[in-house]
Amino acid sequence: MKKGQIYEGIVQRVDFPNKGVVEIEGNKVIVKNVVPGQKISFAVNKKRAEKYEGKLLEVLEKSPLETREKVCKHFGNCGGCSYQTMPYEDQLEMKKGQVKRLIDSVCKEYEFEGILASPTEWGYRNKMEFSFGDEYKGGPLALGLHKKGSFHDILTVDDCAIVDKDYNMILNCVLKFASDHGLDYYHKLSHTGYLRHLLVRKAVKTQEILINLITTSQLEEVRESGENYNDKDSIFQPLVEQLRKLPLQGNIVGILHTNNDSQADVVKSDYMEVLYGRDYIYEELLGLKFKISTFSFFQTNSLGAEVLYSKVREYVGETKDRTIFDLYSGTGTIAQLLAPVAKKVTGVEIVEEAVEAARENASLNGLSNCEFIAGDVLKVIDSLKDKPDIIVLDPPRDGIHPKALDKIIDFSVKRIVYISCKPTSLARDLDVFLAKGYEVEKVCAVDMFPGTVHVETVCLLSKKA
Ligand SMILES: C[S@@+](CC[C@H](N)C(=O)[O-])C[C@H]1O[C@@H](n2cnc3c(N)ncnc32)[C@H](O)[C@@H]1O
Repeated sequence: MKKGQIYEGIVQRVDFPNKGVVEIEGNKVIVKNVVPGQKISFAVNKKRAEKYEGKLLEVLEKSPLETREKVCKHFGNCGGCSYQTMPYEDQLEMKKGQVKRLIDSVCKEYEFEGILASPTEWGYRNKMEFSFGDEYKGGPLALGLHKKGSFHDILTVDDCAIVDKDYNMILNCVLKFASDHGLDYYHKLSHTGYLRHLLVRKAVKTQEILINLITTSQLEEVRESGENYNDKDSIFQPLVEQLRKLPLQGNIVGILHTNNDSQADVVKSDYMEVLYGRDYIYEELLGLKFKISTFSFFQTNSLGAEVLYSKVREYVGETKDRTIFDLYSGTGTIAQLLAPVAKKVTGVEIVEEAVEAARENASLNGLSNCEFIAGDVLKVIDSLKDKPDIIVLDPPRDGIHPKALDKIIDFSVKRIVYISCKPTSLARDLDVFLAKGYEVEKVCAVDMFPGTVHVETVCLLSKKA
């Protein structure tokens, strides 16, 4: 096979997260963003050793698995969902196979428990980060998600099916307001412009909504109409009024404005002001209450999180009189679900705001046997006085830092429960655990993100006797 050559073939399977495998003349070619069973044409664009990669040119025939119509008008253009045309059962089968193949690649003997479904397939997200931009160079202001495969172009996703209708209404209101006032978006290359992101959180159980508009401080520079925007209140108060008048199902409890002048394309805060109400919402999971601030990590599918955490609780097993470490603890959800039945739980989390929320949550839930420490697991772990009996790990996508992994293994605890949102990172870390005397007892996938390529995995490790 040569670079640049065009081929046709059937996608045999899709490996995590989106790697379609097509076999041509005995060679395997990886083509991204396809559905298993589709007949596609692609151009070979990379060849490394005997590994080929192809760029999708056209879907020639849809897959026998694509038995239903797309649900939202953005599907196909939006980078969010990939599998709306596949029934949910088939999506689950595919993700189950993806996780199993990855774990099988590092571990031969373990019990694979399959995949647990999200309780709701649509409208399941409790948080969205929308970006401002234009739909095409020089086009009108857009607010939404990046177009599939595009770094710059933004699609206004006002019909998104994985959030409920309140998000779509809020998005339209903010976009209209920004367009009416001639506000420009922040241009990533020239670092000029005003509007960056709109962050919306809505708790499923309490129906509380928090809205956060993230801008640079370059308001005057981007002023296009004749109005005087020197006083920020003069533009934000009408927006607050308009948002509060929306006929939403949920209840807006806070509207915030955040300044972010950093050059990185991330949602973060240099300075934040509360325009209305408060700067947090409450959500309830498995009978406990959690305060969630604007930037803290919280599982984005609340009902799915209950499924995930129930599996974690099952894998953690007997906790009576046990000391537990919850490393990468976010707002302390797992620690607090385990604390009522354990001797003590210590959570470690790098985002200070999340740690403060975790402490508040613990007292809100009447738990006095959990402590939360702010800092990098890699460093904090050296100063922990307690000796853990059980460790729960829920690291970010890239998995655990190799040096932190060694320190975790040095505790030599009998049981470790590892939760991962990226099974490729999990497989890499499991390899280290296996080499250092642990065995994988059980693995269970949990689908927290229907329609998308993502999947969560829970793994129970035990120390060999
Ligand atoms: C996947 S989240 C898990 C959060 C929590 N267990 C939950 O279910 O809500 C990973 C968390 O790890 C935190 N984190 C990332 N790197 C870290 C580090 N080096 N040390 C401590 N926490 C870290 C992130 O801020 C995030 O809250």
